[in-house]
Amino acid sequence: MNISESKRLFSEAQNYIPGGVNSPVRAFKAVGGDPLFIKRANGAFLYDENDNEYIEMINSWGPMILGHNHPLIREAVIKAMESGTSFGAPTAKEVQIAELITSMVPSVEKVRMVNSGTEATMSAIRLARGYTGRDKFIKMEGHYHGHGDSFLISAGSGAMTMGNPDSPGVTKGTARDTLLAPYNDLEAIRNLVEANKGEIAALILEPVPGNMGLCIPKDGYLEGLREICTQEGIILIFDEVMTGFRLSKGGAQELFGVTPDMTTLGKIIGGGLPVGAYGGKKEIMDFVSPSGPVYQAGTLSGNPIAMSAGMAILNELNENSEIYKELDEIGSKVAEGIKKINSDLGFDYTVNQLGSMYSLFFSSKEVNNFDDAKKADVGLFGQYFQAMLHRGIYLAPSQFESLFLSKALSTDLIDKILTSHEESVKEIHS
Ligand SMILES: Cc1ncc(COP(=O)(O)O)c(C=O)c1O
Ligand SMILES: NCC(=O)CCC(=O)O
Repeated sequence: MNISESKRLFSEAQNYIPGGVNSPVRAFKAVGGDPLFIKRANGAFLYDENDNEYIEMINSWGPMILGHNHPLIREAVIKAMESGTSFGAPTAKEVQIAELITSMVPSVEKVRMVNSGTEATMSAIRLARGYTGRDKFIKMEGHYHGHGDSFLISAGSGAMTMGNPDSPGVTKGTARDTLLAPYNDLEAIRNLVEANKGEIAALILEPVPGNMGLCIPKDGYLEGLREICTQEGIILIFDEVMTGFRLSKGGAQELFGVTPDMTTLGKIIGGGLPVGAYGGKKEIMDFVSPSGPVYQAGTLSGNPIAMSAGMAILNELNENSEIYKELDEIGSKVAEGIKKINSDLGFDYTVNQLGSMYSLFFSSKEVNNFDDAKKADVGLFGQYFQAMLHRGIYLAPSQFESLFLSKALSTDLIDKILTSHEESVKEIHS
């Protein structure tokens, strides 16, 4: 495979951009080799600067659920561009998208648009603190909520991949108010709540975490969290930046039938443009400025181009109810195929899958939380990643990520993924 252009660009990039990338997860630090520089993408495929073609398994870390360069989104963006790119004043599109989001996501009665998932979670925690008058909040070990200071403690995703789950630069004072708990363990939450009675503003979690590799909530876990939070006056926040509009049109909360007080959204909501949002109960959301005292703002928030892309993708997901059935089938075919190949070859690696998200852990133990995930063999993952890449399959370059499949994956492409998987597993064990 000739990747000379990517190599040249990466070498040049390192002179001007820290580590040569604008987000750490894009570097291939944990898997070796140089990151690919992407020139274009279409449907199920990415093309690098040397015109090599790859089947997409990350899809821009989630947003491209319909596949790349989808005509509905492309046309909406082009049309919006003709009327100007930003006004810094209210628009009809913001009203339309807010109405649509509140109709799709069960917990969201009012919503504020921001520019990223990070902004959404930072704003949600500030609001929960302002609303309750309490300072502390509970975060799960290995969950990732963007790069806000108070979340970079036992953080998953790139923070973990790069070996910095507790980032320098976060003050001790900030870290003190972030209480940590293991995922999937209700007893740990009860103990934490008891030890900090009346002091906890919020409990935030990825209801189906993808940032330590994909884990699935145990039966009754989300319901249990809901009960504890209601009893203790703690605001339950589902961070659905990954799972929102992906696991169902109403996200994990709709799939599991558990309604949080607040929800944070990102990724799919912008159809590939930079958008995030936070929303929830009216009385909580009305505590945000200018209707309430908690300040949060944004020059480009609700940007008309981004809102048009968001409307295009959300309308399609809302109106075409077959999409989630198709995505579930795609996810199951890939995950079941991988499990069967592994078992035929005599390997009992763990595969966690839900809908169009999955992770293959190089561990024979069940993976239900951060400690389980850390037992996976990251060296073997790195070899597998490279073997797949050389066969034209583009995976997330870390064991501690979920993969995101798109509707553009045809049966032929799934067969190609599975054949490549079989060859790759054989190769790394030869
Ligand atoms: C669950 C979750 N929350 C928040 C974020 C932060 O979003 P962004 O990268 O858009 O800031 C991410 C991903 O990055 C995420 O997966
Ligand atoms: N799990 C990691 C992400 O989803 C975010 C990608 C990024 O930080 O660039």
